[in-house]
Amino acid sequence: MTEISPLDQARILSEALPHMQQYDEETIVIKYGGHAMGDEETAKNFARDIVLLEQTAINPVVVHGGGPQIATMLKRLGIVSEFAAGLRITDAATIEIVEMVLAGSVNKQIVGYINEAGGKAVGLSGKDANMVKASKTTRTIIDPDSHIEKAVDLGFVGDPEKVDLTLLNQLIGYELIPVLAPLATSKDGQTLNVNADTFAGAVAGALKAKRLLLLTDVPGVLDKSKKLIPQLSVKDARKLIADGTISGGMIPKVETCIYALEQGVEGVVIIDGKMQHAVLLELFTNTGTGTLIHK
Ligand SMILES: Nc1ncnc2c1ncn2[C@@H]1O[C@H](COP(=O)(O)OP(=O)(O)O)[C@@H](O)[C@H]1O
Ligand SMILES: CC(=O)N[C@@H](CCC(=O)OP(=O)(O)O)C(=O)O
Repeated sequence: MTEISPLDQARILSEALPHMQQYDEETIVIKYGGHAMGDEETAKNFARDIVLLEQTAINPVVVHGGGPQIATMLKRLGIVSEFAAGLRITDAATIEIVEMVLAGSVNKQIVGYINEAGGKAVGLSGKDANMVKASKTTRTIIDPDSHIEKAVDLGFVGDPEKVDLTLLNQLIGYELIPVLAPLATSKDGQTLNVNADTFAGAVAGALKAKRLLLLTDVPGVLDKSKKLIPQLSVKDARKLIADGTISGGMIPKVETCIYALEQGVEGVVIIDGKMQHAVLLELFTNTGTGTLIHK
């Protein structure tokens, strides 16, 4: 690493001041994707960045994924898992593992890293205090053989319907950092697996967050020739989904951005979470690194 002189360090801090003022006392929702978690050093740097936000009077709320971590555990147990429209088809055996991995190992690891960095993280899922109520998801896909639209049963997968902020409001603004696993409860008490991007969008929308950052493993939304699109309007985003340029896990991500904008979140960005200090770069410098989605 190149050495930075003390004066340059002071300049860098000073240049961050207007950004810190812009976000003073504001809530920022950070979705930390399973692919973005990367190695231990990157994960620990992410945790330090979150604590730094809290220290500068910003209220961070972390929503995490864990798709690859769920896949590893399912494989170890010999359970086959399939996706439709970017969502995991979740049967009774799968939901047990999804909850174990998301609310257990992944959530507690992030909480541990944030607390190790001096923060006060509180690990929860959308089931706690009935924070997120969801209804079973229905999706139609184009059958690859017949090319005809067909409905798919995704099993125990939910779309958030209602976010109750009672518990989050007890934490936000009290130096406590909520770390949320994307699980919800249905009306009849069933645990539902929610895509983490969708969950983050619902929480950011309910909180009227200033920013929603979606951290993933690619630089942002890429065009057909795999070049980064720095800014994307809602209209163009919809076109790219329709023509297949945006596919798989990027679909719920972009749909989340559109939903969050409609709900009044001021700025939504998709950034590469594997980049060291991605969160600080995005919030405290003039360098926008990923894709900004706008109306
Ligand atoms: N147009 C696109 N631009 C960027 N990534 C895309 C695009 N279309 C599909 N993807 C895929 O979406 C993935 C990100 O979604 P996902 O795997 O669900 O990430 P995460 O675990 O961070 O939520 C990328 O790794 C990439 O393979
Ligand atoms: C319904 C559905 O697909 N749920 C996701 C939840 C985790 C997730 O979204 O994790 P990433 O953000 O790392 O992709 C899943 O089971 O993989």
